[in-house]
Amino acid sequence: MVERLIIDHVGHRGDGVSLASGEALYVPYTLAGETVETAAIPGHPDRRKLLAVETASRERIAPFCPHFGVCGGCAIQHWQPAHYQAWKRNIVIETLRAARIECELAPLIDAHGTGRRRATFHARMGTHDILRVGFSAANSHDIVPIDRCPILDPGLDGALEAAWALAEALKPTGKPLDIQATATSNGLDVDIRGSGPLPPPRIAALSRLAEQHRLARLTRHGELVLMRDAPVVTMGTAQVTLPPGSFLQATVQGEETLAQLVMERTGKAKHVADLFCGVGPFALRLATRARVTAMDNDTGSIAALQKAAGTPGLKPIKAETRDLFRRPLMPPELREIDAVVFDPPRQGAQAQAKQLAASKVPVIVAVSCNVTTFARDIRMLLDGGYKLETVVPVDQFRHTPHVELVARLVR
Ligand SMILES: C[S@@+](CC[C@H](N)C(=O)[O-])C[C@H]1O[C@@H](n2cnc3c(N)ncnc32)[C@H](O)[C@@H]1O
Repeated sequence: MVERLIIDHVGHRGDGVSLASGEALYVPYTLAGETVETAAIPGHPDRRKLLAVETASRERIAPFCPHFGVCGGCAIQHWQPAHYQAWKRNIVIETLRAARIECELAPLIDAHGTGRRRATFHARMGTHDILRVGFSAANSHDIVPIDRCPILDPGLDGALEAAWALAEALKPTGKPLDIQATATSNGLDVDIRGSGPLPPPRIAALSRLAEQHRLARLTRHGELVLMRDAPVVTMGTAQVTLPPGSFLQATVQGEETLAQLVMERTGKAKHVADLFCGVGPFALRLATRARVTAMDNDTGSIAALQKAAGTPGLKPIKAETRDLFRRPLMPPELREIDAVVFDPPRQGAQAQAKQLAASKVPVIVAVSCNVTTFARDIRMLLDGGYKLETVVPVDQFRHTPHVELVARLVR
């Protein structure tokens, strides 16, 4: 049955929200003020499938990707950029307000740059034994086969073709695969997950494909299949060889923007702790003027950072593997530190924020990819006596609800 709805506003996940029935109904790819035709989705009483836009918003624009509306990768391509940006900034305002956090919020910085430098393609067998390689459909495990993705960095050119070829070679295993491709200075770095143990001839076939597609490196579950060239990325003045599967900011411009904000906000600090440091995009830049203590629980990332720390001209970087959820840095260990930067995963840094709140560190720079856990951790620091300065939102995941934040707190 077709149900006609009027959209009230766009929600925090990018879906239009209709409130007319007294409860929120979510309709993807719609905008405030639009009248739309929808259909029920079995098993999802609060969601509706968009059938047609009857009265379109004046803010609606044509999406630029042919897969938009089917592929789950982008929630918003149909909204004029200025309105989309105001919506994204407003997500931050509303979430901070709900956590009783008063602060000035800077304008959203667009950091899409030349596009995403990393993508994970999923390969699954569809009906009639037909291979599908692409991204997940919205709110579903179905795979939308993709032949191109216009939000990817040109450095990922050829990645989809390679993913299709690798998936085809592994088709006889019948296993669902995740194929992560990263653009590096020396070409594509590809890691395949999900294939399970493979006989030597099949690994040899993968190796031949890596040659044919001129991949810099091919790994399987992080284990080397073939390396033609080290997959290197430049961070400040350093060259970092990426460990397979390690964290990397989504766009080059996103990394540079976040690093620049971190540099400005740590000011003249002489000894900086970079917590949840990854392979060191902040540490390696901070070390041009400060001593750095860097920590992360990923041994591969720490080893890569230790190697890059030898770059001539950098001040000492002490990089250490440490689980900061279980063993956060304690106030006595923070005594010699002038500024702490922390950039946790989406879960946030509850245990570490609690110890920072009890410390005397004069400057804390909080970087986050999740406004909800950011608000929780900042609340703890404020309750511990820190004062929050301007919060800066950064948009490296254009067309999605994801937003990065950088904030400076002082005592
Ligand atoms: C959002 S990333 C930031 C990395 C780095 N700052 C960057 O910009 O590339 C979060 C980092 O937290 C690390 N991490 C996740 N859980 C952790 C834990 N329990 N203890 C320490 N580090 C952790 C991950 O390995 C990852 O490098």
